[in-house]
Amino acid sequence: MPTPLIAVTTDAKDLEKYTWHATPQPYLDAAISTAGVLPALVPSLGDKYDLDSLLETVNGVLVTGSASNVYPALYGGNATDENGPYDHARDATTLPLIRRAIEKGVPLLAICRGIQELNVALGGTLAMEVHERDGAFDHRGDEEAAFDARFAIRQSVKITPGGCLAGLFDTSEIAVNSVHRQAASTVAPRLQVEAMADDGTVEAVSVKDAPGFALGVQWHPEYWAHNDNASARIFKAFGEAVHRHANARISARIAAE
Ligand SMILES: N[C@@H](CCC(=O)NCCCC(=O)O)C(=O)O
Repeated sequence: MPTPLIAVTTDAKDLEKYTWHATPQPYLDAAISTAGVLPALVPSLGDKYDLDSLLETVNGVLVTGSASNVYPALYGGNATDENGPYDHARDATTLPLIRRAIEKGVPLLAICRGIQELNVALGGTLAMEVHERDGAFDHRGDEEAAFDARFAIRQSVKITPGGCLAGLFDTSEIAVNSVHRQAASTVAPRLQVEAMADDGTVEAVSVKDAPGFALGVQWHPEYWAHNDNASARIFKAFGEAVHRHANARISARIAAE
């Protein structure tokens, strides 16, 4: 069987007089080397292409992190200069893509901005500047630090017993990194909380009634997937779900012939 293809979301960025659709390399490395899948970057072009055709072609969707924030009007919030930057082209693509992937049972892994998009796509809301809440940890990465320090594993999260994450780990707590300013506020009704930080921040969710693997994490397993067991376990689980989906499709096609 050929290596299954997954869709990887992109940011729309203005650079050298063009709009580019790009994603950071650690997501691609983790997809290839740890999940064992072939990543294909999908442009943030909203309804300019047919998502259902895309989802017939790929066997998984990886929703990446980004420094930009989901546009607040999409969850009933107010945009401010301090809350940006925004990426309307990305929002117009990822939100419908997430909803359709869940409906069609295509495995979904949503990371950082991705878990926030998953929550908003299903009707949840986001809290801005979570580090400003009373008793909150500083979940932001150090902008001045080198990348390994910015993405250092430095925070513990408690895993909800009986959930999807609990099935991946034989421990109730794992250590993760943290590079975000926002987090889920009202959790969408279809989501179940899979992990929380000790300050009450929602750190992972899954889709309760999803026909396939559908997990969001607020941290960045892609960054250390090559040498941290907990990070690798998440990408391996996603990869296994993608392979199962691809095999099931092949079997269904053979049975229909
Ligand atoms: N912008 C949102 C989402 C956070 C996120 O995806 N961070 C990744 C950023 C990677 C980087 O800046 O190097 C938020 O801040 O909550």
